Amino acid sequence: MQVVTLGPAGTYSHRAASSIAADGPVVFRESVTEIVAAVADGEFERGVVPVENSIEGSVDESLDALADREVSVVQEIVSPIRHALLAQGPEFEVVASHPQALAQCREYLTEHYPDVAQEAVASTARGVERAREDPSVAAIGHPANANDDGDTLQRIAENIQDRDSNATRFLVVAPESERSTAGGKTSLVVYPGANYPGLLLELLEAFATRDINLSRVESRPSGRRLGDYCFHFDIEAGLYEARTEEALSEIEAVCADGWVRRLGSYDTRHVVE
Ligand SMILES: O=C(O)C(=O)C[C@]1(C(=O)O)C=C[C@@H](O)C=C1
Repeated sequence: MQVVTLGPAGTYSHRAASSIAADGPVVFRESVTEIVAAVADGEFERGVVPVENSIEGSVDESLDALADREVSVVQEIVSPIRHALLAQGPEFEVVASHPQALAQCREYLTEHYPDVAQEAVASTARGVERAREDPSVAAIGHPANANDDGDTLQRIAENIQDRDSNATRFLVVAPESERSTAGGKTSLVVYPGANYPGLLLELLEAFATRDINLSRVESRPSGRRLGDYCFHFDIEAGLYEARTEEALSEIEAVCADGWVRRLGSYDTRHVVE
């Protein structure tokens, strides 16, 4: 099975994608929007995108791509994230990494490198490429991006994330036709198309009255106008359960002028580094 994810090789997404790729190749794109689009357009059977980090929160670009394109979610992958500082030597002027990785190491960088500039790049592995090319640049990424023998890149420091519990949740996206109703969790996107006092409460009550626990709720701008939102819900129940479909029927009635997207039900896979 061909899996597409955020590249180049060596990203955390690459590691997560390898865990589901079996013997198939992992192919790279430069943004999560392109990954979701490639799966929606039938170019790939699976895509792996980061969606949430325990320190920095949502990956907004992934949430927006899931709301915009017709795909399903067939699995989630949870992985610990332990960052290393990689450079050709201990002196450098810039630290380059993905904005999520820079943010996950904010306290470390402020304490140890207050005068070093930070440069946001498309992925941690892109930052590693920069550090390989330029001795004045350091990168933040997975420690395995530096080899042990004879590599110009050195591990200047390891475990530099601001919390030991740092973990990122990735979603495995598939064509919409592969949406499953089986699994212990379900992801939904709801666009109410309305705005009145108690609207969000009505949506939440549909779950609460059926004893369905929410594991995440996020609002994202719909893009239509200021103050107009989509809501992303993750619930601890499968679409195969009667209570889930009952809750969704109630929500669909509340959202008569909007829409409700069932991204699908799935189970969790834990990947150890
Ligand atoms: O740049 C990478 O290595 C990625 O896979 C992206 C990403 C993210 O977007 O959250 C994935 C895991 C880490 O949280 C840091 C960066």
